[in-house]
Amino acid sequence: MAREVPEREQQRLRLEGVGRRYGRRGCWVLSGVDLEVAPGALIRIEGANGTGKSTLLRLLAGLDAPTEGRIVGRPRTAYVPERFPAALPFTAADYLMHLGTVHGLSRPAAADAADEWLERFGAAEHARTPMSELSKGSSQKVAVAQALLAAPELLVLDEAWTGLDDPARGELERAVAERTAAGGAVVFVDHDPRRLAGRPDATYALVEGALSPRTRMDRGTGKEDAGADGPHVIVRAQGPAGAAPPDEVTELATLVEEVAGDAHRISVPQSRSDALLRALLGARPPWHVVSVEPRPEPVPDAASDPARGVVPRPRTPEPVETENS
Ligand SMILES: Nc1ncnc2c1ncn2[C@@H]1O[C@H](COP(=O)(O)OP(=O)(O)OP(=O)(O)O)[C@@H](O)[C@H]1O
Repeated sequence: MAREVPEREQQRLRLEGVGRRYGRRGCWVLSGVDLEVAPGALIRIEGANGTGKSTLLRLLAGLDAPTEGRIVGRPRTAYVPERFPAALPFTAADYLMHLGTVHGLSRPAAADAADEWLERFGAAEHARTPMSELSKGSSQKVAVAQALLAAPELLVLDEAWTGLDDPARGELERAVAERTAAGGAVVFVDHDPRRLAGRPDATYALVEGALSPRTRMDRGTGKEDAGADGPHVIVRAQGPAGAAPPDEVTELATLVEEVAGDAHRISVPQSRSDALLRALLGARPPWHVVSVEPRPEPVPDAASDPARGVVPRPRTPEPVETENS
């Protein structure tokens, strides 16, 4: 059964100014990424295709090194890759037992853990099947079992639910909840926005290599993420005739309104405004940013505070002019 992982013994993982590019002249896939993974945290990473999610997860898992910046702390880590190398010369049970010993379990403990996780994922009947003969779904069950069997302090899941049947998907969600309850951290990427909806302690979005906290409405639960009711800014922007704002912009925004002609009024939490401006200015062709100004706070209702004869108007700060305004 899963070992308890007391918080004080665990190493906290921290990425400081991390950048990664492939090849000396390659484009930067990630740049200036700062992230701290606290014990017990459940963290979701989002981003469009090719934005560097798997690259970031490989760095978190310790399987890749940053081109610049540094990674501090290394909890005991297990990883489910996006593509699991299935054609390995072992039976499922032997492979899991081998991995269990690599993760520090004794052989009997590794054998018990292998049996337990194959059972939990509904794959006990395949324990003696050579890995190369497993179906894609059963092979994925082995992929998640190998990551869970030694109760890692940090579990990194790259689309780990893909290919699992419904009961196994539910079991993996339970396993994630058990890990975080026991003080382990879990970082995951999943294409389904409903995956573990409402449960992450933090959600981050990768946009053009930068990682920023995501605080929009959760699409799965309709609940607001932590910072969505924090300070917002209003961005007025104008695009090419008839064009809708780029997808990244609508993803980052909490409200997008077409106001006149090709102009749009976009409300975005302050924490995401840099990413949104980058998305507008980096669009092809780029959007013209007309103004950026703080969203006025709602006016308190005088009726709800009868002691106040006069309702104070919120102070509206001066608009911030941008470079291309
Ligand atoms: N080993 C590699 N060598 C060269 N380029 C790579 C390598 N791995 C990833 N890339 C490139 O880095 C970019 C980001 O890839 P990555 O797989 O991290 O993105 P992703 O967000 O996980 O994509 P997806 O959602 O499609 O899985 C892509 O342009 C990809 O081609």
